[in-house]
Amino acid sequence: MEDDKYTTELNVAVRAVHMACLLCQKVQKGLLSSTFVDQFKSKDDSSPVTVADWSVQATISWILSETFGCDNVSIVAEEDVQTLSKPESANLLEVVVKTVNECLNEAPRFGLKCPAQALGSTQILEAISRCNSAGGPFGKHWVLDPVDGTVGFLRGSQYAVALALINNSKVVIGVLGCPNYPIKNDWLVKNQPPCQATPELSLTNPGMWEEGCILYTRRGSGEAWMQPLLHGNKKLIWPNSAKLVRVSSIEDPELATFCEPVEQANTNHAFTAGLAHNVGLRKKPLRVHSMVKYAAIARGDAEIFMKFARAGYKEKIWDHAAGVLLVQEAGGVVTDAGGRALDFSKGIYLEGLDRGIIACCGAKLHEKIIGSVYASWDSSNL
Ligand SMILES: Nc1ncnc2c1ncn2[C@@H]1O[C@H](COP(=O)(O)OS(=O)(=O)O)[C@@H](OP(=O)(O)O)[C@H]1O
Ligand SMILES: [Mg+2]
Repeated sequence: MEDDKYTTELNVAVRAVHMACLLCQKVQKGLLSSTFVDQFKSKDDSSPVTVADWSVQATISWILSETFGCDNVSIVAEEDVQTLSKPESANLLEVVVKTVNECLNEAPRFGLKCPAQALGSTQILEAISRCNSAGGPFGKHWVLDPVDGTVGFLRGSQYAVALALINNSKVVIGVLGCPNYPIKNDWLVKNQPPCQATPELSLTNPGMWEEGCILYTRRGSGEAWMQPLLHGNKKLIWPNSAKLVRVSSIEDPELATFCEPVEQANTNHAFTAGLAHNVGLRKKPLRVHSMVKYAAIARGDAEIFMKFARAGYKEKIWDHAAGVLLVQEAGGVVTDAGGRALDFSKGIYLEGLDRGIIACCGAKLHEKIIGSVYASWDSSNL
C-alpha cells in the first residue's frame, strides 16, 4: 500500500508551493505595473527567465534542504545560476535576495521554519545551484519547474509552480500551484479570450487574479485535491478547505474541450486541428500557457490536452511530472502519442517519447485520439 507513504513530503511540498505562488503573484503584479524594470533575462535558448524563476527555485530548494537535509535531497530543476552570477546581474541578484528573504520570513505562517537570519547572496546562489541533480532511475528526486510558462507569466496570464517527487522512476507526488487559476469551476474556459487579448487584466480588475489554487496528489491514492491560495495575512490551517477534484465524465467528442500550448513554436497547431477534426471535436481549442493545462483536465474543466513539439525537441521531466500524476490520480489517462506511459527514469528528458503527449479525462476519448494520430501522421509534415 502506498496510501500512507510520502505524507510528510506531500505536506511540505504543498506548503512550499503555496509560498512560491504568493511570491510569484507579488512579482507578477510588480512586472505588470512596471515598477520592476530589468527583471527578466533571456536564456541561451532565448526563452525568458525572471526574478520569480530564481526566487522560487531558491525558496523551494532551501525549504526542502532544511526539512529533509541537504545531503538527502536530490533536486532536478529548470534554472541555473549562470546568468544570475554575472557581474552585470548584480541588481537582479539583489532583487532575488530580497524576494527570497521576504518569502521565507512568512514560512511560519505556512507551518514551516524560516531561516534564523536573512540569507545572503552566496547562500541563495547555492540554494539555486543545489538543484542540479540529473535525476535518473534510482532513488528519490524532487523535480521542480519554478515558473512553468514563463511567457504566460510575463504576459499576465497563466503559469504554474510545479513540484513533483520521483521515487525509483515513478512520480509519487505531484503538486501544481496555479496562481492565476481561480477555484471557480469553468473559469478558464469562460475567461479564455480576455486572458489572452488583455494581459493588463490584473490591473484593470484588481483582485480577480488573487484567487488561484493548488492541486496535489499522491500516487496510488486515486484522489487529487485542490486548495485555494491564501490571501492577506491568514495562517495556513491544514487542510485549508481542500476539496477533491475529478476529471470530466464527458466521452462524446462533440462536447469535449481540448487544450494546447499557446505558442505555435511549442506545438503544431495545424496537426492538432486536423486531429481534432478527425476525432469529431467541435469546440475551438483552449490555448493556455503552462501546466495549467494538466490542472484543467484534472479539475474537469477540459477533457483533452495535446502537445506535439517539433521533431528533435526533447520534453523535460519538470514540464510534465506533477501534471501527469494529477491527471492520472484524478481519473484520467496520459501517454505519448503511441499510447505508452511517459518515462521519468532517464534523467532530465522524457527520452523515447513517441511524437507527442496526450492527456484525456477517460480511456474512450484517449483511444480515439491515439487511433487518429496513427491515421493522420503519415500525411503530416511532422
Ligand atoms: N520548442 C519547444 N517545443 C516544445 N516545448 C518547448 C519548446 N521550447 C520550450 N518548451 C517548453 O514548453 C514549456 C511551455 O509550454 P507551454 O505549454 O506553456 O507553452 S505555451 O507558452 O503555451 O506556448 C516551457 O516551459 P517553461 O520554460 O517553464 O515556460 C518549455 O520547457
Ligand atoms: Mg516549464
